[in-house]
Amino acid sequence: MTHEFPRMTGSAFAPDWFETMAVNASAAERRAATLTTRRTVKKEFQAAWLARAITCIDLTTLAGDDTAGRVQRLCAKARAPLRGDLMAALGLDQLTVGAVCVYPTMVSHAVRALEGSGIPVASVATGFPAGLTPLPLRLAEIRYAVEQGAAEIDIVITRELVLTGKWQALYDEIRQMREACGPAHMKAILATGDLKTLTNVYKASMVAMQAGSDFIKTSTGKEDVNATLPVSLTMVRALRDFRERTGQWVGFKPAGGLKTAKDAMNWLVLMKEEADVRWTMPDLFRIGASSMLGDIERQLEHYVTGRYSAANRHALA
Ligand SMILES: O=C[C@H](O)COP(=O)(O)O
Repeated sequence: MTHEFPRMTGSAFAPDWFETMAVNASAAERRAATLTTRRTVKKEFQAAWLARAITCIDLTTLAGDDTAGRVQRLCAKARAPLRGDLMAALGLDQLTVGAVCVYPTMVSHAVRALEGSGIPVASVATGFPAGLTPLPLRLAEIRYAVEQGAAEIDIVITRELVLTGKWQALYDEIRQMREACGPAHMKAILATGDLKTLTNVYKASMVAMQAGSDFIKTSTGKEDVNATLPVSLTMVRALRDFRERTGQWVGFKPAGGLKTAKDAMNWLVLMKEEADVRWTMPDLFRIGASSMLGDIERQLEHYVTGRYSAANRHALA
């Protein structure tokens, strides 16, 4: 399927938008800590926010032992992420996840399994997760995934270009990846756990947006440190700054290690408080997660019935 919302165009390379930026790491940590302690979403609205979180999940499997069967089961869950009785009790008649995210050779299985559902298939590409295959191969991999039917491509950036401050080269590389995506939307994974400083995270975010990324994404899920709130706060500030300069709404995708309903709420609060409520909708916000849906379902069951069910009653997603 293709998206009805437009692709971002980015801007010319403009190093003056980020060169002098220095992020104060302890201030970012303090601000991130207040987001999780101040209750900004009232209890009675939490079920609605958790249902919103489901619509923002990029339901993911990125494992070496993925099979067509596993992808088909994941797609069945993507079409019906909540049990029928919970849906009815919550007054919902339709609910699906934001996308299903798989490796390129799994795209065709996911496309077939999701036919008619309107759920886009996202694929990681460009030598995920390290991104250290030659550029022509990385571009060919993007084109392959798009030909297979991926509507969204999650690319990884070359960390060395950030660590050595080669911002123009980073811009040029991401621009080429954007062209290779054709009509597919592009999410740029910064792999923030590899970037050493929040200042680098801010600069890489800005370059990725200038190069025309539709989303910026924190992590592959394979770095030692994946999505954290201070990193996300830094990226969200960059999103806001980019929007002020260009009028473009670039999306945000935290990913890696996010497993609980509490994580979902923390990130939704971050988007609402630091950005805009518009940045809590699936066209601008996704949560990349292979194992969060089960906990959200558990929490919603508790909301509806007052009890927790055993984890073995829930799908492993
Ligand atoms: O892009 C999504 C990530 O790979 C998911 O990471 P996770 O398996 O830690 O949820």
